[in-house]
Amino acid sequence: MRQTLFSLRYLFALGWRLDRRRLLAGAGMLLLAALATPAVAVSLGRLVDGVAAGHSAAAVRWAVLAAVALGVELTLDNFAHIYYFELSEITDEHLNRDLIRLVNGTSRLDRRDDPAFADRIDLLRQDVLQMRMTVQSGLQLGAIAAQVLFTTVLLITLSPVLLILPLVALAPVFLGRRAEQFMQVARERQSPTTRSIRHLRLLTTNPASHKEIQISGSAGHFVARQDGLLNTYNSAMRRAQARHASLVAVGQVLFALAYVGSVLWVYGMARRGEASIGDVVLVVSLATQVGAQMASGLDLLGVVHRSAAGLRRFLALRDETEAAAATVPDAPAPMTVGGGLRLESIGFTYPGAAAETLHDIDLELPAGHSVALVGENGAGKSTLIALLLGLYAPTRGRLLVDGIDLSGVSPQQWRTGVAALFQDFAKVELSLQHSVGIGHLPEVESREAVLGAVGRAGAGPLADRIGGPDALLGRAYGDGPDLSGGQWQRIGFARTLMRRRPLLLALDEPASALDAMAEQRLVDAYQAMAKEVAVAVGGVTLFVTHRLSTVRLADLIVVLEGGRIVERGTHGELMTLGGQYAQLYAGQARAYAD
Ligand SMILES: Nc1ncnc2c1ncn2[C@@H]1O[C@H](COP(=O)(O)OP(=O)(O)OP(=O)(O)O)[C@@H](O)[C@H]1O
Repeated sequence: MRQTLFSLRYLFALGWRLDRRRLLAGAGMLLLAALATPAVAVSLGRLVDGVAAGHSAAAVRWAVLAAVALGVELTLDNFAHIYYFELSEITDEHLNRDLIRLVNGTSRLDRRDDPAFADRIDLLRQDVLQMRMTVQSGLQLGAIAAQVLFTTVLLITLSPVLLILPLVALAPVFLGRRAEQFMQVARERQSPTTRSIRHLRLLTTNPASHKEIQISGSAGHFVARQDGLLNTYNSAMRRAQARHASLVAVGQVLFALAYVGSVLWVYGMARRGEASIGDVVLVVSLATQVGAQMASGLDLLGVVHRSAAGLRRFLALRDETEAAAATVPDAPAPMTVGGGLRLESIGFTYPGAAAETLHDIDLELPAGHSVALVGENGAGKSTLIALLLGLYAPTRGRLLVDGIDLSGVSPQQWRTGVAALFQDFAKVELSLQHSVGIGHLPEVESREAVLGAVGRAGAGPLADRIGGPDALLGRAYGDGPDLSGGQWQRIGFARTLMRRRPLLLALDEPASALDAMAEQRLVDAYQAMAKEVAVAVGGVTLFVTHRLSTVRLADLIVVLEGGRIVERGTHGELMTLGGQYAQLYAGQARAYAD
């Protein structure tokens, strides 16, 4: 109960902060409408008494009052809805903004890779929808409480015994709350299943998957998988629903008994001459109203209770994010690399993973060097790059820049000094200007900077063809051209090149979608950039590729296997060594010669 009250207080305070005019108008109208409902019952009772006693004037007066009360109830309820609906919209926007901030609030990716964290976020997205309803439900609940209070006073005035009616009406409320807890626990337990269902829905309705699903004819397979998950979800929720319904039914049966008892009691009073026929009508009307009030109060309390659980999760995430932000190191990042980067006994385990991905990495990356990372799929190349970029913190060992341990340096600041093109680069569907420009926000509006980066990335002819920097890319915002995979990769490369002086430039499989000519241009651009940053800031450049012909010129080649470094050296040294690199290189060279 404390949590529910806290949730109401919190969300009302939020509503007050966001738009007090709408909050007050909605609450005032709802309250008046709520008091008008028992007033209708009183007027009807007195109307019947007037008719029974043959007092036409009194009967007409009460009939008019009943009509006015009914009119007030219906009209104000309707207008109040407009106010609290708009307030809910504003609250929803506010909470969603907060959620985006919280999800992206940590400085590293660790949390976002954790499946348990993904479940929490999934649940929170639904929670926000619930919380938006809380302001509205809380107002309605308040109005119902006032209504019940007014009704109770009217009943007690007739006979204190009738207090039984509102008292027993509390039974469905308390049992309903208990029942809601079952549902809440079931929902939380099922969140991995709902996440999987959502993933499947996204996968099967995403245009990128259509071709593969068509070719493989796997639509039926996905539907069957989804059905399986839905069955699991539905049967768990059905069980919880059955317990929920049984508890609620017990409460409702108790109330039905109290209802019948109250009507019989006032009927007895009327027979003894202690009450009028109008009083019987009044009690029947009030008892019916109490039933309806309790039923809607129960529903509303369910909403408020669910949102209280949601708010608890929301605030827990906020506290964690703030605590994490408070422990984020804030030492300034170096502006240049004098000596180089050094990895000392680095180990790394992904959040939620059972085993370590990188083991005992000891590596020296001298300033100004170009380094190629080579290894089979899953060897750990992208993971190593993510660590160097400060996207993850090593779980063991130290990462030093000119002797400064990066664990003490602000990751955000370090990342402003690096540039990267990821294997799964983003297809940023904005104008070409912004799609490229966001690579270096201070110059996002600069034509010169964007066109320069586009030119260096070898995407000049592409930019001309699609209509220059203002041309929209993709179809998210307009009718822009749908680019090929290689063309998107070139745009991504241009975005990377927006940063002219990175201390670390990392390209992870940057040519995977490029044709041979474009790949050669990319390698040329990379080498030019590597030389430029080496001279300007001592920047280290990293290149990951499976095409070994492009790594020959690297100053250092590092071969990874199973998360460990197995070989390192120049192309010549590794060929002389005759190890894994030499075999791979010879194998690829043979394949090309054939
Ligand atoms: N977010 C993640 N959570 C858990 N494990 C991960 C995650 N990302 C990668 N891994 C695991 O880490 C290992 C190394 O992956 P990584 O992407 O670094 O390899 P890679 O050498 O870049 O491979 P590829 O050549 O295929 O790109 C793999 O076994 C992979 O399954």
